Amino acid sequence: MAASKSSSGLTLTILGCGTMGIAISSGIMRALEELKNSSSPPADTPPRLPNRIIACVRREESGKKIQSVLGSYDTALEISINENVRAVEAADVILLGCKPYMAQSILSESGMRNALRGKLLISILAGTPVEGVETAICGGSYGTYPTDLPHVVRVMPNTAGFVRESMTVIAASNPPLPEEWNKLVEWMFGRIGPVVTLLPHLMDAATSLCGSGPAFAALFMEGLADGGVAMGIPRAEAQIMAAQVLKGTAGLVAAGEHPAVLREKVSTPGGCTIGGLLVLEEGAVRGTVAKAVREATVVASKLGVEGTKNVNAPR
Ligand SMILES: NC(=O)C1=CN([C@@H]2O[C@H](COP(=O)(O)OP(=O)(O)OC[C@H]3O[C@@H](n4cnc5c(N)ncnc54)[C@H](OP(=O)(O)O)[C@@H]3O)[C@@H](O)[C@H]2O)C=CC1
Ligand SMILES: O=C(O)[C@@H]1CCC=N1
Repeated sequence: MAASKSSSGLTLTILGCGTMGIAISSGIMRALEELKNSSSPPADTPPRLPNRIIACVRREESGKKIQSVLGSYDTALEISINENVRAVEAADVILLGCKPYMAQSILSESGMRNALRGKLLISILAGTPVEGVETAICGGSYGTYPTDLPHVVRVMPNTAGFVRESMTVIAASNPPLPEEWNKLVEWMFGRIGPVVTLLPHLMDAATSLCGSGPAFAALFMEGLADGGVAMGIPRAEAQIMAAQVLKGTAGLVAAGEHPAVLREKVSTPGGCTIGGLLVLEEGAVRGTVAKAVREATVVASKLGVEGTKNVNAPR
């Protein structure tokens, strides 16, 4: 792997390029291709964009997977196997995309603190506030954290970034990020779906609602499809139908329809929808989903870099 810096565009190093790193990279790479083919770039396009991605992993097979998914894009792609410090040295911007419990050992690798100095570090770690990342870089001595270390920003995207349908929450930075970095973060995540900014204390709730949300929605989708299969619809068609029903409903709500109004519009008096809804209410689906979001928020808050065990143990 080359350790030199690119002269014009930015080098984005992904420290831990698994499910999320691949999803985010693919969205960005596709957006860069669109930009290249467009005559007038949108006004919010930052002056410097990534033109090289370095994907860091531990295992050769993970590198091969990245190459197979991302290798066909125009953006320069390098796979870095167990060479994290060199990959960060070559970077302008770093996306911390490992599991939260891995971050401590990666960020405290010899030479890492120096390699990160002055750069932008975007953390997508669940359960880990900015201060936790800073402490991991400084080996625990947060009190002496020098101002020339990286600018750390916390972001929570989701796996639908792969199809550019993520919902991303950016934690408001205090003090604010330098404008150049702020624009870049909004641009990067804006390429993979809508972005909102929230106060840092809401990031565990954002992790549950947005980060875990696709898994919750997938469970509901399976239920829809199973019901159809139970009544004779072939599995493949039932799955396509369930996915499109959720997508269409999401489109209506995103366009401004209130979910309760939508529900009432579909429920013909004396019709079949109200019959089905009564069964769902009997099963306390709405309260159960809300409680699942609440539970995942509490669990997310325990997933910090120090790697707390048994976070899902009964309380
Ligand atoms: N999964 C999701 O839907 C979401 C996850 N998140 C957050 O995103 C982060 C990533 O999650 P996810 O993508 O699912 O995780 P993955 O397990 O898919 O990816 C983790 C990556 O880290 C790599 N890695 C592990 N150890 C090292 C190391 N020492 N040096 C370099 N690379 C290393 C792994 O490589 P290898 O395979 O070679 O071990 C792997 O590619 C987590 O912090 C999670 O909290 C946030 C929102 C949604
Ligand atoms: O389940 C998890 O811990 C991660 C964080 C959000 C989605 N997946």
